[in-house]
Amino acid sequence: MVALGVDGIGSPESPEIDWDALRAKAVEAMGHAYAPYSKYPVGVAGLVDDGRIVSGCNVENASFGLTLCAECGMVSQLAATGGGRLVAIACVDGNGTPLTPCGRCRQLLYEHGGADCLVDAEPGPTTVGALLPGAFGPAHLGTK
Ligand SMILES: O=c1ccn([C@H]2C[C@H](O)[C@@H](CO)O2)c(=O)[nH]1
Repeated sequence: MVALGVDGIGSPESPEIDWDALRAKAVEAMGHAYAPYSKYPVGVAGLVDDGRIVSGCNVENASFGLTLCAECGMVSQLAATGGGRLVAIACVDGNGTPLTPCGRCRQLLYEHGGADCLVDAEPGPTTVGALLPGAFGPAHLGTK
């Protein structure tokens, strides 16, 4: 189905995404969530344009406003492991059901994947651009 990338999910040469495999990585990350307050674990996995996979889980805090969404952890891993652009992401809730990212995280995804970044959703994938129309972003600041 897909030319295999680093984690067997996709590759820069193959825009076709193995959503089941990407979702499985998100579920794996969700299993590490620290969500004692909301009891709403979230996991996310992203395919990077060089074929590697980055992931994250939500990490809550007794000071609720300091909670880190799963996407924050994923984007941190993206930067810490060499950067690159997110091509596709799958985010899941505690049941493994696709979750469309919160507003703040849509902005994070726009920064690191752009409007064309694919987002797992029901009944089928959507894009960051569809989830965050008219986005404010790096271009407004003249930043690459
Ligand atoms: O896109 C989202 C939306 C929510 N959460 C987390 C934050 C909090 O820990 C819990 C409930 O909002 O879900 C994420 O990680 N990502």
